Amino acid sequence: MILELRQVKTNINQFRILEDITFAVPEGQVTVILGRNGAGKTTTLRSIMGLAPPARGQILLDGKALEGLPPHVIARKGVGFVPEDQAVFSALTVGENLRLAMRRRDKAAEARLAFVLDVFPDLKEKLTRKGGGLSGGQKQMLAIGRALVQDNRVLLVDEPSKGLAPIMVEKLAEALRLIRAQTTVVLVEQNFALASAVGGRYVIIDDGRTVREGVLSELEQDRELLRRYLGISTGQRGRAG
Ligand SMILES: Nc1ncnc2c1ncn2[C@@H]1O[C@H](COP(=O)(O)OP(=O)(O)OP(=O)(O)O)[C@@H](O)[C@H]1O
Repeated sequence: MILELRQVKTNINQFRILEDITFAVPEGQVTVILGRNGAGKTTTLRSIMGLAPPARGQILLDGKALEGLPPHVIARKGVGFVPEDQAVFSALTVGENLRLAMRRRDKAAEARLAFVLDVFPDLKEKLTRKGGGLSGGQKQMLAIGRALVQDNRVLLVDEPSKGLAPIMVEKLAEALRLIRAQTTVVLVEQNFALASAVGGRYVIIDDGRTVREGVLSELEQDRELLRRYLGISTGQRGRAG
């Protein structure tokens, strides 16, 4: 397991947000975190990244403790975080955004940049366009692309499909299928169609606790679980909630 969370508890402003988050992430797959609004999915990613440091519990990358380290150190260890807000530099071009994300300018980094442009042809077409002029979906691609050129071992991606047109969600799914072969991905995603198109394993979070963990293809059969924790009723495979 490349990443493991054991009984993680996290408080924000005196409130206990995460009660007991425990799950393991196998290398080279997409692990999807599912759960209702407010369940604690974003806080889980922020806890891994050190942005919402856990009060108790363990977070292990390759068996070594991450908890207690500051975010920039966790980032340097190869954990990338793509938050929901599609943060890119508006005044810089797509190409500048990507190059700025490189930690080193070597052959390996150039190869990763080439990979990003293969994965996201939309970005390749718009290399000289300003970040601010991109659509929401393209900004999301650029934010993921920036994390990919950094040579991360684990990529934490928070609800990339939110607010995107179906065509962009399809493109994102295609890209994530290519990315997972190179980088382990932990994906928060309420769009079950996208989750099941790319995911290998799932973790369900409810009320700050992990309630289930397993193989995503099996989850589709478990209508009761889908209904109870994700609000998806029988036959419906669209957006949860
Ligand atoms: N800064 C904060 N202060 C107080 N409560 C917070 C803060 N941030 C998050 N929370 C609360 O923590 C809980 C979990 O939030 P979190 O964003 O992790 O949920 P989520 O599963 O990602 O939901 P969503 O899908 O709505 O983003 C929510 O009830 C939220 O209101």
